Amino acid sequence: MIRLVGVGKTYEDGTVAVQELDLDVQRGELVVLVGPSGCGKSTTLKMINRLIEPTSGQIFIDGQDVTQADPVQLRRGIGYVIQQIGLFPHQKVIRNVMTVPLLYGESTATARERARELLDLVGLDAATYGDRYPHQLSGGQRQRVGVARALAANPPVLLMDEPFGAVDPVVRIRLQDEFLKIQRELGKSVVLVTHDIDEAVRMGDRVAVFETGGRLAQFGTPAQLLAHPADEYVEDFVGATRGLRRLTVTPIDPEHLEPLDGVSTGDLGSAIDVDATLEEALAAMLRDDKPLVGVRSGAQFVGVLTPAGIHRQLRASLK
Ligand SMILES: Nc1ncnc2c1ncn2[C@@H]1O[C@H](COP(=O)(O)OP(=O)(O)OP(=O)(O)O)[C@@H](O)[C@H]1O
Repeated sequence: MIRLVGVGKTYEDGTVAVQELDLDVQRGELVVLVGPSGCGKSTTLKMINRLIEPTSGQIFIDGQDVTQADPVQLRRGIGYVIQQIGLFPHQKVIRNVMTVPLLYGESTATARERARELLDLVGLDAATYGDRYPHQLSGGQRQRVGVARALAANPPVLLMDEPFGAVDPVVRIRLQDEFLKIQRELGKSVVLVTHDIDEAVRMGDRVAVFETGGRLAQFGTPAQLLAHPADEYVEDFVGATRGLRRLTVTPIDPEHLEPLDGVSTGDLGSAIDVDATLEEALAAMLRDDKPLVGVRSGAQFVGVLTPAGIHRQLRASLK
């Protein structure tokens, strides 16, 4: 869907922001660019919608070279969400979201209907919030309006620059979860920039770890990065607690569960779903203060997990 081939950007003052970057984003995939401040993440994002022109290389969207595309036409097919969302302060929320459909020549009634649907989609009741002005919303609510507006054109591609940056950690996780749900429903191809490795690992189908100077240090699934950091830099960046993070990204493998036979009912706390992650399994054991946790598929018990079993599953997932 999106392909960067040998893309580089050197600013006029000689700053090398991005070097020789090769990157691809499949249709419906969410790719996260992560790295320390100034490593070239935003520059990369803005080259995709041509807010910044690359100094070398090529960028293709759906096989079309973006440098050959009309920038205005190009940006209409690409939603763009930034941290300072840039809502129009003197327009009501509903009007802010309607801007895009109106731009596309929809009637006011259709645009209003579409804006209502989108606000609902991002979890804002249009009747309650539609008639407010942006300053009458919380940071998290404003962020949602930004996402609704970016989705309004129904673009196949969405670029997001620190979209959840301005909100507190609890709201941030909720927004991340909600966005992942929307993303799965709508199947957009998304490139998301963050400096937060936890956000990267939670959200990315694949994660690109950047190093200062615009070098791509590693590109892979969260599980690959955490289990096999390519070099010391990535190892350091994913952190000493990467073992814990691996629990978050490793799903339960039903093949490696232990049988339920012989387990005393006293040892069994609540059961978790077979679609859960190892982190959720361990969390259930700790919460219930039990040495194991039951795993079910629908109403059916399929086995149990113990801490040793979690360790075995983590090891098996490396293979
Ligand atoms: N217009 C410009 N002229 C010169 N240098 C620039 C310009 N814009 C950005 N840079 C430099 O390019 C490098 C990459 O910047 P970029 O904004 O892409 O980084 P980033 O990884 O998104 O950082 P942050 O997480 O802090 O936003 C930085 O060293 C920055 O100072």
